[in-house]
Amino acid sequence: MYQVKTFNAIAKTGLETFDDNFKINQSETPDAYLIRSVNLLEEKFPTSLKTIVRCGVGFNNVPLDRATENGIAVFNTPGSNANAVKEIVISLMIATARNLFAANDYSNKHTEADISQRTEKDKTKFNGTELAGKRLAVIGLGNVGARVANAALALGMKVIGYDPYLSSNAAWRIDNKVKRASSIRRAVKNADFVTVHVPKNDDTIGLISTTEMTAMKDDVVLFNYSRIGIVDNKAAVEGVKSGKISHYNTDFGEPILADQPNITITPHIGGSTLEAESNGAVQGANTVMNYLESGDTTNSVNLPQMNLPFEAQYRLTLIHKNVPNMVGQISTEMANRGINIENMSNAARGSVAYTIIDVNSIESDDREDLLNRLNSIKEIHRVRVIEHS
Ligand SMILES: NC(=O)C1=CN([C@@H]2O[C@H](COP(=O)(O)OP(=O)(O)OC[C@H]3O[C@@H](n4cnc5c(N)ncnc54)[C@H](O)[C@@H]3O)[C@@H](O)[C@H]2O)C=CC1
Ligand SMILES: O=C(O)C(=O)COP(=O)(O)O
Repeated sequence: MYQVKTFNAIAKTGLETFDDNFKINQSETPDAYLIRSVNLLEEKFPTSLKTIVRCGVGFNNVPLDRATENGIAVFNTPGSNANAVKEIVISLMIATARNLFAANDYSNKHTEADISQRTEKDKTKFNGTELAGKRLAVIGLGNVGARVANAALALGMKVIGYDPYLSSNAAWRIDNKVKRASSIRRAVKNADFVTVHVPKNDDTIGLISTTEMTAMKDDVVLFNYSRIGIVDNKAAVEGVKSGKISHYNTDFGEPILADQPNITITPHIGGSTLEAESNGAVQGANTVMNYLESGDTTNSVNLPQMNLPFEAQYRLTLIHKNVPNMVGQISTEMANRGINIENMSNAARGSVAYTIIDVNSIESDDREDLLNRLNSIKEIHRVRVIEHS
């Protein structure tokens, strides 16, 4: 039986997805972590741990290189919460354009019985604008960005996008009326609204800072529903104070942003809907089961993605360095023990490689001996033998 350890609230629908071969507990020797935003950057991983599955998208809370060196496959659940983020961003675009938060504050402050005369006079302070006809720049056109771009078009906006790494599959999801910008500066130049939907990594920290804000037109409305640090908050506060930015909406608070006019902060709830949490948890549970029971690495964020039909009796999976002669060494060790390979596949992703070998018979003595030998090869991070159920 496999042990699955959780750290955050994982939707019941996901926990119920596991079959009897999996036990959810706080075991000291888990086979899998099923997580959301828990920070694992300093976590010491138990040797039993074979996979970390992030229910959700951003995996900047997982030390990928260390996980790989420990032979741990890391996954996310792409797209599971994209609609939720789209809806919160669109709702805040409308709320900002119509001054809804300020209007609500006003109405809560003035609660005298005969309010109608006062509101009829004061309501002009909350005059808004409409989204139709306005320009939106979307930086990052993956699962969230594409949905935001398409929804904005449907609301009558003009949309321009910037994403130099867009996959061809992702490009199919984007309405062809979304214009393509060749740089962030060009994307944001004439935009009334700018929203950023990229992963947090070394290249995207400070992606939107003073230089990019200077390129924006006055009165722009800026969004960061990606991660803290992708928009430089210090620059954003200055932008709001100077009037360059008419409103800054973010899902990631920090002291510098608190209690400031024209800054709206939500507590990282972009993906917090029943539907998104359920999607992520169910997808996450299936990912844990698939990986542990078949070695399938679809949606892995640190290993090459491989999905081979498991038709033999046993499967060896090996996570190893991407260096010459690994496959040669592995198959030689198998041949030395008279083990016949039925099927074999190998793929690399940067400095790491993954090999799957299917065999129909393997004596238990040979199996022990083979595992010991393969585990002693320093370039191999982890070897597993999975028996077909
Ligand atoms: N606030 C919240 O609760 C949530 C936040 N997120 C954040 O939003 C991010 C995006 O989510 P998804 O769209 O689902 O991810 P995704 O992986 O589907 O799309 C990310 C897109 O960003 C693009 N990209 C990467 N680097 C870029 C750069 N330097 N410039 C322009 N584009 C770049 C990629 O090519 C890709 O198309 C996540 O990584 C996560 O950090 C995601 C879900 C919920
Ligand atoms: O999926 C993401 O990247 C998110 O930011 C959602 O985080 P959460 O699962 O709500 O802790």
